[in-house]
Amino acid sequence: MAGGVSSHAIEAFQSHSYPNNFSYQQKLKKGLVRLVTKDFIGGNCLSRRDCSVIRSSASQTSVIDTLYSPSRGNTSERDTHKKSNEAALILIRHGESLWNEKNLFTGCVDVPLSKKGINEAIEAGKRISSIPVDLIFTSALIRAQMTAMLAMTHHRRRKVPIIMHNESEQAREWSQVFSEDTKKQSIPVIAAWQLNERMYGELQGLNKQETADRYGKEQVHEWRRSYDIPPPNGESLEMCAQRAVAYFRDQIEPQLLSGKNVMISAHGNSLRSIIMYLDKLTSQEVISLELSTGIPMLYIFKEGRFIRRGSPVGPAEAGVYAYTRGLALYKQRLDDMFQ
Ligand SMILES: O=C(O)[C@H](O)COP(=O)(O)O
Repeated sequence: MAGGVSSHAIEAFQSHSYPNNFSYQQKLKKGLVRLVTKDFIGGNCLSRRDCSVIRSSASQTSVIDTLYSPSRGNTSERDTHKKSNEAALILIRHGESLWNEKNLFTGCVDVPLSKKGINEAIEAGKRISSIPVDLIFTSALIRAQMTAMLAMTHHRRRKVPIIMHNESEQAREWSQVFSEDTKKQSIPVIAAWQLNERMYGELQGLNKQETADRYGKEQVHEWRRSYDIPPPNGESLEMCAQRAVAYFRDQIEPQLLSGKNVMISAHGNSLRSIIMYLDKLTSQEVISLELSTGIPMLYIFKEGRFIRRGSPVGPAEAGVYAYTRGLALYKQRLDDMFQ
């Protein structure tokens, strides 16, 4: 099923061509689309009643459009943090996955978090709970998405992260939100395959220790940490950077430039490639860059530059970040809002 919508539902929509500006309601009335009943969209059955109450109109925009556009809230809503034309960037490698737990090469295999990984994601949420987040980018893999959603359950602003479904016109239309207030209390989550973990080729599913025993420790370290040497039929870090850093520069950096505070939940290597870009590391320096699971890193984007503001080096340092004045003001407002 494409995008979680049954082929029947897609067929029902695609069997007619109708003017794009017709709302879903108008399409229903004109019989341009059959009622989609007992079909599942994103796992929720869209009942006949739900269909009949959908009132899409030209004036309504999807969550992503409204939430993307500058806040129309009053001054108290407008984030003090944005006035200082800096933006916070949080990077977080997903919590431990079930294959990390088994010490298997994972790459683009889509495995969930382990119990420990779930706790790491929640702990990460506590560490970033007073740092502003307006937009979340994840990879297309569940371990990164679980990490983002679990972390946000502990964010003090209590906004609701909503995964955007833009895979088709129907997905966009059927996932619209029809309340301005609700939209203001939401955070768009964009899943992008470009942020996926590097594809580990023929190592995926192999045990890391057994692989080192078979091919030698040095060879496996070279595959895992070098910049331009790929694993057998897999991606080198350089190849991973070509998609991950390109996506960061094309899709994420403009959001930071517009003052949006962003969190990226991704993977050990896709984030290593992004940090290499942010910290201007050489292909030699990046070899020693290792990221722990579930430990958030904080950058401030200001005047076109990324300044790393620290991250806890270990569980002992709970959330030790060098707050900027803007971040401190945001935290103060949270203290005032939620005594
Ligand atoms: O894909 C994997 O196996 C892990 O996410 C990262 O693996 P690595 O630490 O060997 O790069």
